[in-house]
Amino acid sequence: MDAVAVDLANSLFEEAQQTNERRLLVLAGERERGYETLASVLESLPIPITATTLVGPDDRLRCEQLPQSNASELLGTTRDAIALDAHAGLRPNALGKLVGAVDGGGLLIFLTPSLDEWPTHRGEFAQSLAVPPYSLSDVTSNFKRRLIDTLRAHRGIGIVDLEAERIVDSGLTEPSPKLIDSRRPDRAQPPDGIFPTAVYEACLTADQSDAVATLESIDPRSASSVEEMQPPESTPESHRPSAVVLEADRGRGKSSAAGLAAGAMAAAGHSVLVTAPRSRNVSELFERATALYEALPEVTVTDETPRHLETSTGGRVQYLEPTEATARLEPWDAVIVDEAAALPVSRLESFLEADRVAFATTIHGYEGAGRGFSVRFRDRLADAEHEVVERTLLEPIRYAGGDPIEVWAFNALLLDARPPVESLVDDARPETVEYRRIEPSELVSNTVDDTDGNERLLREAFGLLVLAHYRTTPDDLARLLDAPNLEARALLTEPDAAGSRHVASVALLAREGNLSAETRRTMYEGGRVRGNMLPDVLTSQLRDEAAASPSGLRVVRIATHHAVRSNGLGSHVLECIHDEFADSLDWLGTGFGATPDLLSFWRENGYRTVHLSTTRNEASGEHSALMLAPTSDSGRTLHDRHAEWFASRVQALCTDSLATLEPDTVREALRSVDNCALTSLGLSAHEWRLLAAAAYGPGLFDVDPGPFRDLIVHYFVENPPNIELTEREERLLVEKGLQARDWETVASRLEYHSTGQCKRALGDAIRPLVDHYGTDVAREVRERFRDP
Ligand SMILES: CC(=O)SCCNC(=O)CCNC(=O)[C@H](O)C(C)(C)COP(=O)(O)OP(=O)(O)OC[C@H]1O[C@@H](n2cnc3c(N)ncnc32)[C@H](O)[C@@H]1OP(=O)(O)O
Ligand SMILES: Nc1ncnc2c1ncn2[C@@H]1O[C@H](COP(=O)(O)OP(=O)(O)OP(=O)(O)O)[C@@H](O)[C@H]1O
Repeated sequence: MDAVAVDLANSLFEEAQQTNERRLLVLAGERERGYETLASVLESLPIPITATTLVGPDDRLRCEQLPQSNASELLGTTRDAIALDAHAGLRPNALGKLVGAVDGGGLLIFLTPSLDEWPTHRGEFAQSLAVPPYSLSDVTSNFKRRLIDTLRAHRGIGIVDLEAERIVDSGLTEPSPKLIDSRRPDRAQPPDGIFPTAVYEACLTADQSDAVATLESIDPRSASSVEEMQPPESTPESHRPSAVVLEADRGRGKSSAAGLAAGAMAAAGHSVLVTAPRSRNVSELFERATALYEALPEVTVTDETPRHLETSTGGRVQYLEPTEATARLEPWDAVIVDEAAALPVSRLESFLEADRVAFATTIHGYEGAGRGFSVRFRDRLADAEHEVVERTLLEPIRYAGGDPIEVWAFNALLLDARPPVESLVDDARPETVEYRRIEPSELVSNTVDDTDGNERLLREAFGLLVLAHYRTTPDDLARLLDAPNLEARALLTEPDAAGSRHVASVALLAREGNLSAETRRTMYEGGRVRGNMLPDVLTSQLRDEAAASPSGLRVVRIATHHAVRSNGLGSHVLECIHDEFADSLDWLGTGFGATPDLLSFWRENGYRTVHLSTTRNEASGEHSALMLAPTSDSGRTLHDRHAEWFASRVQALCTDSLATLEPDTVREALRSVDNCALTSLGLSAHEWRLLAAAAYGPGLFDVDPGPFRDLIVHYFVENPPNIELTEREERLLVEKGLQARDWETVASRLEYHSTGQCKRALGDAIRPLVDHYGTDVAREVRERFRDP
């Protein structure tokens, strides 16, 4: 048998070489047999063992080995062959990461159980989907079944059945001979460019030279030349810091473009800081920078260690890992962040301290994360002072365009899933759409010809989620298809001319709670229980052992097509969800990175704040808000006690872990607390005297902020209609009153001329509150100081 598999591997490899594409060989059958065949295959192929990686649990071959959990190591690297051992389980994210790292002319080899049996094999990933109260037997295999269908259906994928000792599919595409390196581009060197011509000559595609040209804007010479040209009183525009965003699918040469630019800047004597999640991610970047000096005889490399080089012109390129890089941003002339989407938004944001910074990021690919990059970090970039220039690299370099393995991976992992085009949904309104459960087993029932359109619905729904949410990954696709606690609902348009409906809104739902006393105890005592995000936080952090008893439904994600937002569809889907589940569950809930707009969206839909997380979420960079909408008595009891606890602890949080939370988010979060949390204000006569004196007389906030805080929290939670404060006044109440920022900071942020004016403004803002809530004592003080 080995001989047959070896022959096939060699034919696939030859085809890969001829076309500069990749090929995939599946060795399906018993694991030991698979490894034996794999060893023979690798032995026979003219691929150096140093360019081969085995991704699997054991270090069994002589080549580099990584467990699936460390597949991120492969991001940004290029390998001639990668073998994946999927016998003990398959992590969809790992698959996404490793596929993109195989070079054109290279081979991927999968070791799998026999394809007919594979769906019944339950690995680590399947186990992670069995969240209480569900068990492993509730986890379905839709993702794997779909994956197998795609392996069978796509071009360029050879399948060997090791047990039946036969080739199921050769995967050979028999391509017509074509020019492999047709990529010598019409390179675009800008006429007034700063980088030497050699830099542009080193580019392999027009997209890449465009990207390099764009990177000139973070070269210090670019800034100084602009400054020199401007008269001294020139507009601040000319001094604006600059940021470049390079986006591409895997293997389009963005890291290499960054490397060429870094090399060019170092050749001119500048210092360039390079960072990426892992040092290995920047190997191509350094290779390109070093190679450049061969074409620049006037510059030599005087010192070179891994991830560091110095030039005879006094320039240097240095890698630092992200934490160290943000701590040492000062001395560098330019900063380059590679694999940016794999870093948390908060970390990316810190790089905006640098005046000249480039972010290179993958759009699709390993995690669908580049989309998320657009979702959150783009907003931050837009708010930053930097002049932002963006470039997208389309043309592949690592392998030829149309590579069948890229086509397969995009399909199998839905890396290219997109929402429907605008024109297909722009008539969708709450009155015209149909609320529909999206049934995973139906979605994968007809993946190849998709005559029933189910695959299209899956793509549209997933595409909407990817576009709308930070970090929607291939793992999420597998969860959507197989996790027993997850369900999806969508609003579909009326049928179009071809009779197809399209997804206008989608919601991903997780069943939570309803946990046994034993599981609840485990949670309460600090044990790890999967899933159940809301009950878990309420139990383990907020110390409520009964919290996981009622059963609920968390809206994990919701998204409306951008073409039809603000038409009531998001609210409509929530209403339909309520109608469908209210009678059978105790609560509906949600948790998300809190922003004022989102808090108000959920509040409008009947959800109420019960918690704000004390730390910022790694991915979104926001504090998470947890909200509940009770649907039964026990849900109401759960909600009410947590609302009350939140209202009573929020003051302490605001001077502590929420001290830097955006004031508008604090306002909206408090406004979204249910009035049931209001207890009597209970201020003493002395405290009312103090408050009224600060509002109407010579009293001072600084003397005793406590009663001010009580009053302010009460005001926001109750939100009485007859008090009309301006936004600026409310921000002042939050920033000074609750978050205890110093007067100078508050005055400057809210643009008061002086701290004195800011202090008087706080007194003024307190007045209507004293008038509304104050007791007789407060009124007496007011009368005493009121202007005649
Ligand atoms: C658990 C979670 O998933 S939280 C994350 C929610 N999802 C996202 O942020 C993805 C991107 N955003 C979206 O897809 C949509 O804006 C949604 C889902 C938030 C709202 O869907 P829509 O169909 O627009 O909702 P709907 O029309 O019923 O209500 C819109 C109201 O929500 C509020 N709103 C909240 N967030 C937004 C936003 N990002 N853009 C616009 N309106 C927003 C506004 O008050 C808006 O009212 P307005 O149009 O009068 O200003
Ligand atoms: N100008 C170039 N000269 C020589 N080789 C290049 C050049 N540009 C890209 N390559 C090669 O093409 C492959 C892909 O390039 P690179 O790693 O820069 O792409 P990428 O878009 O950053 O990929 P990934 O998304 O996987 O990080 C690498 O093997 C790289 O060495």
